[in-house]
Amino acid sequence: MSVRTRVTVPLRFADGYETTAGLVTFNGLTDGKEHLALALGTPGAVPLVRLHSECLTGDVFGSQRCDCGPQLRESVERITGDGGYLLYLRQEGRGIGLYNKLDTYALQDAGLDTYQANRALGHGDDQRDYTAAAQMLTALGVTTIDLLTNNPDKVTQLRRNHISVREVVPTAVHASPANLRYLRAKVAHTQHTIALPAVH
Ligand SMILES: Nc1nc2c(ncn2[C@@H]2O[C@H](COP(=O)(O)OP(=O)(O)OP(=O)(O)O)[C@@H](O)[C@H]2O)c(=O)[nH]1
Ligand SMILES: [Zn+2]
Repeated sequence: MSVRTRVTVPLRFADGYETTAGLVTFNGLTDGKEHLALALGTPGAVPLVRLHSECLTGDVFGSQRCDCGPQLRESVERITGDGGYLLYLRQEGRGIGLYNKLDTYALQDAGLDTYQANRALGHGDDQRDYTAAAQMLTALGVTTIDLLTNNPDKVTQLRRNHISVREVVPTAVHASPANLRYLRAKVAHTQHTIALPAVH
């Protein structure tokens, strides 16, 4: 695999924050999906990296059912400061796609948690594979990273794919009444390291 194109794009977010991103596309990624890298700031020897899984509802429309939108906004600013890459991975719905995710939302409204709802519809808890993300880093010439995440599976999978993770950096906690149940399920079922307020 290799870098296909790199173009520079000025970004402005809804709250007025501005930065500049190098948008990088790739040839030959293993899953054939159009994953995108954003090069931000001035990467040093060990860049700060975020693997952000696509969430149309949270990233674009500001859905408060999850923490994806605030995590994306936070990541862009932190990576711009440190220098590194945000990999925008086309793995909507933890790999099951948008329509299936919305089907699971309907089941969650009926009382199931996010993982129970996936299973009730015949999906795995989390179907994401980060092989393509490792390929993107390799194509960018990156072998050692600091990883911005609360998800231990991302660390495990990258290491398995020969990316050295020096430090795991947690994101901020973006809890709200609308997403608290979802965040609690992530901590309970997939060992996400999110310091949530205690249950009373
Ligand atoms: N199937 C399903 N996917 C969801 C749901 N809510 C969010 N997602 C997807 O989950 C992905 C984000 O994953 P998260 O579990 O929030 O976070 P993470 O990427 O594992 O971990 P962090 O790196 O710590 O953010 C995106 O692809 C979302 O579309 C849901 O209820 N069901
Ligand atoms: Zn989301």
